[in-house]
Amino acid sequence: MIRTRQLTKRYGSNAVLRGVDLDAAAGEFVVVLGQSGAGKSTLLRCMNRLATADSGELQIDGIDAMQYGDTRALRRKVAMIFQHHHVVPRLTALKNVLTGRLGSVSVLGSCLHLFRRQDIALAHDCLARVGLAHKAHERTDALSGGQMQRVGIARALAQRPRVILADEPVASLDPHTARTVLQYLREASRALGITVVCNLHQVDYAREFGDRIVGLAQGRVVFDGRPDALTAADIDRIYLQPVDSASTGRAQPAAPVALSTALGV
Ligand SMILES: Nc1ncnc2c1ncn2[C@@H]1O[C@H](COP(=O)(O)OP(=O)(O)OP(=O)(O)O)[C@@H](O)[C@H]1O
Repeated sequence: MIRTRQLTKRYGSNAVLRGVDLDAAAGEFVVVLGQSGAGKSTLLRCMNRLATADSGELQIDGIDAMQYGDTRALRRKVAMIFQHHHVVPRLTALKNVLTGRLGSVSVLGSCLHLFRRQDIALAHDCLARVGLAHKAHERTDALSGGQMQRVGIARALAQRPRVILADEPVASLDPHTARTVLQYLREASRALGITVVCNLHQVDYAREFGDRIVGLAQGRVVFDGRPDALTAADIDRIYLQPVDSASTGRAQPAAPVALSTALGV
């Protein structure tokens, strides 16, 4: 469903992705772990062509995304979820979810916010999948942070994507709420066969929710395997590589204590 081979991306002299190989199957929930600056967001941005990789292979649901000129069609297959729930506060949860259908309605229809009956039914279904059927007609600014993020997931699902790219979707949520959000996302991905690539900082969430974990350090894959195969040494390899000042322009000293020890993992 997603296949990258030797994907590279530079920003000036900063080599951000240095030959990334990643595979994600239909319905698989792949967590990308890595320290700040490892290139996680850049990888997702290359996958939906918000950024253009410099070289390598990038296949998304059978499309050669490196060669693909029509990003609109690609983005219909690929939905994004961001750290800060990009919902429109004054709209109801239902209307926010319906904006996920804007790509499939006519320009006039989208201007007038005219949606087909089947789109409205789909939006209700997506809200039900994230446990928010009862909030459909509430304004999103009356919802909690976790509920807003679930509206964001429902909106992504309403796009009927083949792939969801989630960039630190629970970074601003408390642990209980974060787990609830990840649970809904994983259940939807399994039920609907959607490939999810999810950037996370938290090793324990990665272990709990990932079908697979990909560890990224300085733009290279340093771990790729099942959560139960992730060892303390792997965690140190992911988090303790000193950031190469020649490639990033900023030096970062190695932490004095092994991160796996500090985290107790
Ligand atoms: N548009 C851009 N222009 C120039 N440099 C960029 C751009 N986007 C990212 N970078 C650089 O690429 C590197 C990787 O950034 P990226 O956001 O992909 O890391 P990350 O692993 O997602 O980090 P974080 O966990 O902090 O979000 C950083 O050095 C960053 O400064």
